[in-house]
Amino acid sequence: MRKMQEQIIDDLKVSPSIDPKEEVEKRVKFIHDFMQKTGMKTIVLGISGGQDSTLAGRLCQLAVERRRQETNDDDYQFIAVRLPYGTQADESDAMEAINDFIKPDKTMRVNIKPATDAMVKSLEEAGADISDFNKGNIKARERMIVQYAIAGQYGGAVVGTDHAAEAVTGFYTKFGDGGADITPLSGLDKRQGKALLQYLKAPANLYEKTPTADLEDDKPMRADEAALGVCYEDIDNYLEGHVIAEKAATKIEDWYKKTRHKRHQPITPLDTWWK
Ligand SMILES: NC(=O)c1ccc[n+]([C@@H]2O[C@H](COP(=O)([O-])OP(=O)(O)OC[C@H]3O[C@@H](n4cnc5c(N)ncnc54)[C@H](O)[C@@H]3O)[C@@H](O)[C@H]2O)c1
Ligand SMILES: Nc1ncnc2c1ncn2[C@@H]1O[C@H](COP(=O)(O)O)[C@@H](O)[C@H]1O
Ligand SMILES: O=P(O)(O)OP(=O)(O)O
Ligand SMILES: [Mg+2]
Repeated sequence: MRKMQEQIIDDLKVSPSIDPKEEVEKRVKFIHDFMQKTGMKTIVLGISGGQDSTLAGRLCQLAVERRRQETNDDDYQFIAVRLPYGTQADESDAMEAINDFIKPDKTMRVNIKPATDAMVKSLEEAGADISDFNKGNIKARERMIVQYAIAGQYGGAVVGTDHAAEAVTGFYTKFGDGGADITPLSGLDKRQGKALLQYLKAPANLYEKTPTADLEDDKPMRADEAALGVCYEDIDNYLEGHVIAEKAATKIEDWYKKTRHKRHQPITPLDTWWK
């Protein structure tokens, strides 16, 4: 195995193989234990209609139900949040995930378009040109603001859907979808997440669909793999310790180095890792 590959696997704590049943239990227990320890009774997560939030959402709902049952306290709740930017192309997937699989205690919907557009307008009036790509990151941060507003109101926690196949490339918006209190999918790669959804009997179309951040107006539903220049099959194989093509391995390692800052707390004068 490549030396850097070994370091990355160790850093992101990826297992070369998993037992989906055990992983589901471990991660439901993690969310359950977090609520028990902190006393928090509300868990909040944006549901996009993609694989990761479908899985994390179901794990959250199962954990909340377990905690509610053992305490007889009906204040425990999972709030699924729909956060479209105007009209969302795969809205029906999001609603299928919510209604047919996650079955959350509560669903809220906040259209992030007015806030995003108002922010872009104010920035442009201040003389800052905002590219479509940069606007995409503003959308992700607006989603973070909404989830924290809901969590703040209920004294709850915000869930992030980051996992090893995103963490390795830093494929998330810093303090946007990267901003969260707990990340129950950490350490899993993309195909392992899919295996958990299969075990949980999720609708197949929700874990077979093409992963997308869907952040850009100019490139709606753009596949993550197109933006990254490397496919999840290669990323997963790399994270599970397999030999992959040199070009793909170099690409992954370049992303890893470039996005190192995202996997740390803000850099302080006492830090040296970034030098
Ligand atoms: N449709 C899409 O697929 C789409 C659209 C938009 C964004 N994205 C993805 O979302 C992610 C977010 O984009 P991003 O990474 O450009 O934006 P980001 O905001 O997440 O990170 C960039 C910010 O990080 C900080 N930063 C950069 N280098 C640093 C360093 N060396 N040390 C400390 N801080 C540093 C700076 O504040 C910079 O503005 C990317 O992976 C991107 O590809 C995807
Ligand atoms: N349209 C959306 N509605 C609700 N939540 C969303 C939406 N888009 C993204 N999210 C949340 O952000 C994460 C990250 O999404 P990526 O596709 O990985 O960029 C997603 O899991 C949702 O929690
Ligand atoms: O984070 P999600 O739920 O949008 O999943 P994906 O990354 O597969 O789009
Ligand atoms: Mg998505």
